[in-house]
Amino acid sequence: MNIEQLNADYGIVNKVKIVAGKGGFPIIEINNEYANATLSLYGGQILSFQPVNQAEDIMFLSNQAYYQEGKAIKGGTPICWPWFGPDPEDKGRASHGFVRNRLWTIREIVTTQDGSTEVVMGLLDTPETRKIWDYSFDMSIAITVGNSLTVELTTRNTGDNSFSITQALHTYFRIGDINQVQVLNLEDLSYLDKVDGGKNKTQTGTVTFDGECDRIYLDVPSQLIIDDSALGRKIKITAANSNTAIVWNPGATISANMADLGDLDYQRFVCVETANAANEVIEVAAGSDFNLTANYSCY
Ligand SMILES: O=P(O)(O)OC[C@H]1O[C@H](O)[C@H](O)[C@@H](O)[C@@H]1O
Repeated sequence: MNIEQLNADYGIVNKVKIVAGKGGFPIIEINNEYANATLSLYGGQILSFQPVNQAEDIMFLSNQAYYQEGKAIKGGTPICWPWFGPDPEDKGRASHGFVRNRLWTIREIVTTQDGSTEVVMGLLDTPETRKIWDYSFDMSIAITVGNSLTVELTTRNTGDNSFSITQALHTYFRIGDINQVQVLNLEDLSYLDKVDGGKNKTQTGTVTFDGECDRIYLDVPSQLIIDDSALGRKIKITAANSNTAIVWNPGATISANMADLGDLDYQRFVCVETANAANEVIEVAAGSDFNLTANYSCY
């Protein structure tokens, strides 16, 4: 992709610039009156979002992240699609699907009436994706950078047969200290504990962290809150068309063993993922759309 051409087509003076980022991947840099954000065409992925009144980014991005074809960028909001987690058909295909490691295209960048910036990126099936998953699709992600960040992931089935998907906005939220973080609004809900063989359990009290946590919460409310007392802020996640939420923190051992995470990174992020996962499988009929939406705000 030609960076100069992308700027000529989509740049907005003093607000939106496209630059060559790490690994040569095109990055959209947004600086408006509300926030600063960076988005990657590789993965169609948000990498950072910092409202102007926040001292720290809302997103966590690993310093050791890969910027390499075929690998996912660790941090921000990777998109898990058309499946969340391991290959549902056990065919040895990559975990979390294949769109987080493909180059998306820019479809539109505009300034909205209130001065927010809206970016739409898209991805179509190719002969290569058809070999992995034999359906035709048109994915788009609309990201609105304002006071808050809105993400709308749309799956359009452009083929003649219906298909089913699971998916997640696998967001890494920056926090001050994992030992002082609580996730609110999941109290008394059922979850599948992936650290304990997928057992179905019931949440007692707020979610706190003490070692590895990898859970799929079921029938979740539309609003979840990350209460981060070390940074003295709360992040509010408001979802639409999602009944499952994944809460993931690798803990010390996995963090140290993951090549694209620093040894102590587990202390500085928590993933709270807006998803359709586990038994929440979404059927997308031929010619129809499904919209998964999340809004992130901080107070
Ligand atoms: O390292 P990745 O493939 O990006 O996956 C990171 C994590 O994603 C999700 O939250 C899963 O529930 C975890 O089991 C997984 O370890």
